[in-house]
Amino acid sequence: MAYSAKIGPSILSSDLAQLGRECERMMECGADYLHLDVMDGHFVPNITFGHPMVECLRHSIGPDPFFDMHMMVSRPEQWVKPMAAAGANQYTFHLEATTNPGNLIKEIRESSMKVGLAIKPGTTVEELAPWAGQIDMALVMTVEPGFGGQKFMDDMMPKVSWLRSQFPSLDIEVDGGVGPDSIHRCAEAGANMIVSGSAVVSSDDPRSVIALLKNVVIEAIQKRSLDR
Ligand SMILES: O=C(CO)[C@@H](O)[C@H](O)COP(=O)(O)O
Ligand SMILES: [Fe+2]
Repeated sequence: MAYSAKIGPSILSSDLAQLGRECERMMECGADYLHLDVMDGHFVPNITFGHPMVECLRHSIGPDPFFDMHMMVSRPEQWVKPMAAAGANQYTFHLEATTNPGNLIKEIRESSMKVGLAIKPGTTVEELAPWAGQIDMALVMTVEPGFGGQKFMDDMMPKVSWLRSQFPSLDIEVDGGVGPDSIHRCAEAGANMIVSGSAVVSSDDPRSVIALLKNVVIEAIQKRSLDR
């Protein structure tokens, strides 16, 4: 069991005019990494930011925070090199956005980034499975991608449980509507990388929310290792 509990705030719901400061605030409150949502207005009906913003953020907050790029874009191949040059650590692309996942995985690795592979709610986990041995992280979306603040889709949890049973050491991330009310379901199913946007960023006490989320995942990991 090589994986550990990690909490990555999504800064989508934060004050985007203060993005650098917001990222620093999340790291000061105990975040393990930062989940940066890139939307192109084509793959999803919303637009956020691209590699120039990531480059500025990297310069502003220094080399340490791990940037997990959630690439909600129609042509993920196009942004691999620019994102690597901007200082991204992990490139998480959507299976639905490419016809050649194998080649994209290779390009991401050649650019010295970790590889994440995401699936939307309508995509089965069996479609992701052939690539699971070649990636660092699988992202199971728990909302339709495009917007923060949506309701958690509990019916995605069987996908997480199946992935955990088939790939015991894979990093499995959940994203969308995850907070104190839904974290137990995610942790029990086997997710270990937890993206939380509005529940953390909009809280009066983000440090406590991050600690709560992390403790629930740590306990589930410990329980799973005792049950083996
Ligand atoms: O990728 C997405 C949405 O498409 C997410 O990263 C959300 O931005 C997470 O925000 P909450 O649902 O936790 O508010
Ligand atoms: Fe995301």
